[in-house]
Amino acid sequence: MTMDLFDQSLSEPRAEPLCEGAVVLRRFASANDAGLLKKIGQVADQAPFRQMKTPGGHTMSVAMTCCGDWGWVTHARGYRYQQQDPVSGDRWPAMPDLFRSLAVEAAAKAGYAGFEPDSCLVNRYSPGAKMGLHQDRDEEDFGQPIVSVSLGTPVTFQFGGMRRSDRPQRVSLEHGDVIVWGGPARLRYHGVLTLKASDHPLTGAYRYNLTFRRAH
Ligand SMILES: O=C(O)CCC(=O)C(=O)O
Ligand SMILES: [Fe+2]
Repeated sequence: MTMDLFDQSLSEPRAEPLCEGAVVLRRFASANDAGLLKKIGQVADQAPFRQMKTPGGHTMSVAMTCCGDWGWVTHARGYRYQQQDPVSGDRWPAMPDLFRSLAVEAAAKAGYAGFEPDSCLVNRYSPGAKMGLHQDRDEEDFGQPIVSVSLGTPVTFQFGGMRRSDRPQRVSLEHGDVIVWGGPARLRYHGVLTLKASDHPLTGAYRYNLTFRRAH
């Protein structure tokens, strides 16, 4: 009996504010985890994961692919959204309904009703991969929030301030956790510390992240 209650408190969604405009929705994506991972596999069948090169010539440690109308890519002079996968020349795979509804519901839960993502970046981290502090600022309208879903092995997320030098908060993210940031928090610096080796029953050593944005 006690154990049941305890289990429920761990698996039920719970909102934890980070700052004005930003919230962690614990386990928000858990109920659909297997379906989401299956869709990630289908997206990657059409548009395989690749490690892109930054404008500075570094190969990113995170492998990426995209779905939706617009995909986020790096190129010689910077970053941009484009409708074609540069590897195949084809349009990105359509955004699965399951992805879209999760993003829309998470945004609404965080106070951003009416969010309509047109882009989903799929990040795949293997042990040793990380993402340095950065702002998401390649989108047209900073009035639209960002919805970021974690699946698989746990990681430490850094949620910083408006300046790169602002000391970031450290947030442990686990399978099913969703962060939403927008409004006054839309341009906050954020990143992910180096993924440690661990094993998840559904993803093995990998951590996946889905980042939903309105690009145009
Ligand atoms: O993997 C994450 O949790 C963050 C990803 C991110 O910030 C991005 O893709 O812009
Ligand atoms: Fe980001």
